[in-house]
Amino acid sequence: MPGGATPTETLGDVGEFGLIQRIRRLFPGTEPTVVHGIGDDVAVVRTDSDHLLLVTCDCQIEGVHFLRHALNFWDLGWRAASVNLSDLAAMGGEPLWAVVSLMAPAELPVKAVEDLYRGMADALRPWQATVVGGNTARHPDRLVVDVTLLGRARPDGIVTRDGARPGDVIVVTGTLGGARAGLEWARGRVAGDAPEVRKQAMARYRTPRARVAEGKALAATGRVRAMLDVSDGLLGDLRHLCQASGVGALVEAACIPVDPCCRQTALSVGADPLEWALRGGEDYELLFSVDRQGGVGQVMEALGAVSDVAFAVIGWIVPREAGIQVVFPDGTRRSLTAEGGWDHFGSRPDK
Ligand SMILES: Nc1ncnc2c1ncn2[C@@H]1O[C@H](COP(=O)(O)OP(=O)(O)O)[C@@H](O)[C@H]1O
Ligand SMILES: Cc1ncc(C[n+]2csc(CCOP(=O)(O)OP(=O)(O)O)c2C)c(N)n1
Ligand SMILES: [Mg+2]
Repeated sequence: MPGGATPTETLGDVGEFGLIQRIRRLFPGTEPTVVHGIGDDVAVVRTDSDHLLLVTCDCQIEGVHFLRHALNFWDLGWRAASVNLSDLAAMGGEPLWAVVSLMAPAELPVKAVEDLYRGMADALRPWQATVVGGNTARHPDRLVVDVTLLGRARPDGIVTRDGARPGDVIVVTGTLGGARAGLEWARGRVAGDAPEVRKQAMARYRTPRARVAEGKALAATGRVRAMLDVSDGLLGDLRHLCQASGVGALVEAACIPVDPCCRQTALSVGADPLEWALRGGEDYELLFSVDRQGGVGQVMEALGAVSDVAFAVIGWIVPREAGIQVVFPDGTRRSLTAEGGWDHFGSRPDK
């Protein structure tokens, strides 16, 4: 292909997001039906309806996203649905239909698959969303669940990643680092006996809660300028938001809502809880920017009307030249412009 990769270039060389850029060049999304193609949490396409159609897919691969001993099949189904619900939430959409591609070894008990689909159904049901189809194939040695989720939004009810402007405040829902703590417990890397901490951390890892009602309510205010969900880690996803919007960010370390179970787990293994909260990933919280002048109070009120989830103002958007920096309580700054979050082919902060 002209202008394409050299024959020796590998996925490891370009990384996950370099690869997505290459694919995006082949599909720039200029067709009249494509409102937002490759590059955001979901694709947005136009139909004859007064709503836009939203489409997204994310998969769960044994050994990459989950360890079979660390969750049950219901959990896995819940997780596979929720990571997709979370992307739809980050766009302000309403979930409607899922199609599921299931790849499994022939030895897998049928009950396991039924439990998996029960978990998926339970995650979709509160939104009256459901599984309408899929595909099934044998996998030689592991379980893979790939979910495609369709949803809808009114044209003025979506929030993309690219609208953040200098001066906006940066807000995150819930707490961070809990899923990373759960992963450490799942891997057997945490010694000692703290059953309550273990339980909470494992729940964050196994059964994330997608912020669907929150995303829709936030988008409906018309005051949220950019939004995405935290799957790759706060810093990784903040970087995605900043790159898409052409801005930088200043984050106050003291304002990061570190999950208590992350704090306790990290300290028990001599790790830095803040590091897990910043780079852990898979918390599936919403990260968004709000015009400082344009009604932070109104946005928070809208959030409070649909949910009792906590939120934290963690910093503000600055011009692109400033990069991404974290400010510590003693005034020192760490530039994180060059540090990323989870990259399937490059850096994996959990090593
Ligand atoms: N293999 C692919 N082919 C086409 N588009 C892709 C591919 N992988 C990712 N994308 C697109 O790139 C963007 C970023 O993907 P990703 O980082 O997986 O997003 P998310 O964290 O929201 O799941 C999305 O718009 C997604 O649809
Ligand atoms: C066994 C195991 N190892 C590592 C992780 C950590 N991990 C795997 S994928 C991932 C990032 C999020 O997954 P991805 O497929 O990139 O979702 P997306 O960003 O596309 O929504 C993280 C933090 C895990 N969940 N399980
Ligand atoms: Mg993805």
